[in-house]
Amino acid sequence: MALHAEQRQHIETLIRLGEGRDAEPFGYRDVIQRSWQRCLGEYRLDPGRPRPVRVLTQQALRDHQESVDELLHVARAGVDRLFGQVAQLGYVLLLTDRRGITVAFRGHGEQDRALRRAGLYLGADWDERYAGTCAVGTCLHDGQAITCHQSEHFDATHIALTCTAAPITDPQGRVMAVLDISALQSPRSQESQTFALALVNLYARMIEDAYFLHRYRDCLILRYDTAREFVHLNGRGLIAIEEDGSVIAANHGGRALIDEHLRRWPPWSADWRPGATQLFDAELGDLLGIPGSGEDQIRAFRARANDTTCFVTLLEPRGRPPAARAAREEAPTPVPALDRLAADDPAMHRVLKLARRLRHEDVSVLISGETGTGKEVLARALHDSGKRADKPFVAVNCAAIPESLIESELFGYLPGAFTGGRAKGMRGLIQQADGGTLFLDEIGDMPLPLQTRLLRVLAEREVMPLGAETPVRVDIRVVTATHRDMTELIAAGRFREDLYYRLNGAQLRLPALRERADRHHVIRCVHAALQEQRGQVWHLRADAVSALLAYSWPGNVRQLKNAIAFAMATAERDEITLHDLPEECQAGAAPSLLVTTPTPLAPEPAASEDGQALLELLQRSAWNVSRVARELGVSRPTVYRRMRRHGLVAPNHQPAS
Ligand SMILES: Nc1ncnc2c1ncn2[C@@H]1O[C@H](COP(=O)(O)OP(=O)(O)OP(=O)(O)O)[C@@H](O)[C@H]1O
Repeated sequence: MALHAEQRQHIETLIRLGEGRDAEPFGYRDVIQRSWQRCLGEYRLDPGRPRPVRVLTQQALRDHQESVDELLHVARAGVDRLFGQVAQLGYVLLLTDRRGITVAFRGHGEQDRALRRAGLYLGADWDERYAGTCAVGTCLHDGQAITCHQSEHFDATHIALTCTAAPITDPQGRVMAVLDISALQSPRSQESQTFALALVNLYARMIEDAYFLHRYRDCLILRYDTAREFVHLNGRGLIAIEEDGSVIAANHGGRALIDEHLRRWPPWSADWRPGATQLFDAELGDLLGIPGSGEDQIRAFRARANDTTCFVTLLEPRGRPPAARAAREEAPTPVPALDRLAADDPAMHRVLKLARRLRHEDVSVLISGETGTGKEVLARALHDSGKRADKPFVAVNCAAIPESLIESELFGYLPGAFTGGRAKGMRGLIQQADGGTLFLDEIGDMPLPLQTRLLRVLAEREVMPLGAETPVRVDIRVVTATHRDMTELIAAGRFREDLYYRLNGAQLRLPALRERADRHHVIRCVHAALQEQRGQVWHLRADAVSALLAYSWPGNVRQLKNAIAFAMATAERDEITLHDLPEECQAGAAPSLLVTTPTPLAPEPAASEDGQALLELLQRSAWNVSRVARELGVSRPTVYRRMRRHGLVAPNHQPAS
């Protein structure tokens, strides 16, 4: 075989390497140099004697194909689709088995002879031991995707080729095949193949997952992703499980999750493996109860390994009476008042699950959470969904009532019980809640003497109004809320421990808005509630939603509500854009080039009472219109126009009466 200059130079480089005259040939990647060293030292390949790729006989090829029959069947669609994407660019496609034998091939008929000469053909053996450094062989050796570009090939016969290969692993993580695309000609630089590498990797993963789904079609499979939108399409992780939640097998993503879990929680015994309930920090019933039809068939859980929210769907085996269905039948009946408070947040899911169980019970509930997280909203939903729903819900903010009045407000008083009281006396709030729910907000602020009296009410179910001599029986359910650390208050002697335990029959801990995975749902609810309240529709444009999702909300749902109310008050049209939001919420917004649709001009809405938020901003800035304009990101004339629309006049500009 006549060699051209480039081939001779290539051979010379390898001979120098083999003889130790050039330990590190310049410009070659480590992964390639390691393979060259194997070819020279371990396989004893002679660079001076280039040879074409070995092609198997028809019979031997058939034997290899039969051994991967199942994979070939599953991979066909992926192979055809990838070839469809790269054929126009001059690539051919090879699928090899774990020995490096080409068991499937897609090429171009008109190049048949050239391809055959280059070894790009059905039955070709691309094992590194025989063919030297090449994409398939080196990928098989390293178990990693790789591009072998032109002179990176060991054998001088192949130095015109560019080949990119990715491993396809079986559910145990062993390489079972290699997917490769190769071209006879290509640009000089190896970087020209970066996109090929990404594409081959993507299709290798897809084939691997298709094989996994086929192989475990008779098992329950959990499919998950960190993006809700991708779970059904191309969920990153697949985990086949037994009906008791133990893991049978996992794909690439699933194995990474298991490994991460084991790293974070090293087991006592070497062969212990986490089950699905440990991986997703969930109860088996919740996993098996993921809805199979209706809704969107997805539920959110928090992966214990990395504390991220995963969206999980359950694939049930065909033709077998599934355990999942039985679990689903036991699934709790919907409770709209509670269900609407959350969508896809695992912490909220847990809170609402407990609330659902407790809603008809008389057990005292303590709701904790940062200010504005919706503690009162939850208390009311608990009441509205329970057996006391048609009885009163009386809310008392212990921090808002002056200490001197709280006793009489709560316990009531008889006529003439104290000076300054009403002549007819007053039924206290505890009595007003009779039959229903008494909600004590900011319970940590209740004065100590009153804590003792409240304890007595709870113990004896009786209330003694001021000035009365006989107690009055009351039937109340007590729900309390606090944003404080109650154990600290107890330690400081500011809260009675015995009362705390009586109030804390069960605790519901609300997560902060910034921690919630279902912020989008909360934004939608708050927006809908405000529209309903105002009887007007405002469209929330995508750039505004994106900013609302990105902001950290130190004031939680209350701050979110204020921000949307502010935007409704200041928006120039019936559409809320990024620039209508309070300035602090605009900072984390996605670049505005995401929003390219021009918005049609709409007529200015009529003046309404929604100037409240603008008024507050003006007051906060001491009626400095320039500062307000800066904060809102609009011009001064715009602020004046909005002020006129809402009838707002600065105090020093009031018309003389
Ligand atoms: N799911 C929701 N949908 C609509 N609005 C909500 C929701 N949750 C809370 N809000 C609104 O957010 C505000 C704060 O809620 P809430 O008063 O229940 O919070 P909180 O935790 O009790 O606050 P604090 O600790 O200050 O007492 C209220 O205006 C409430 O209407």
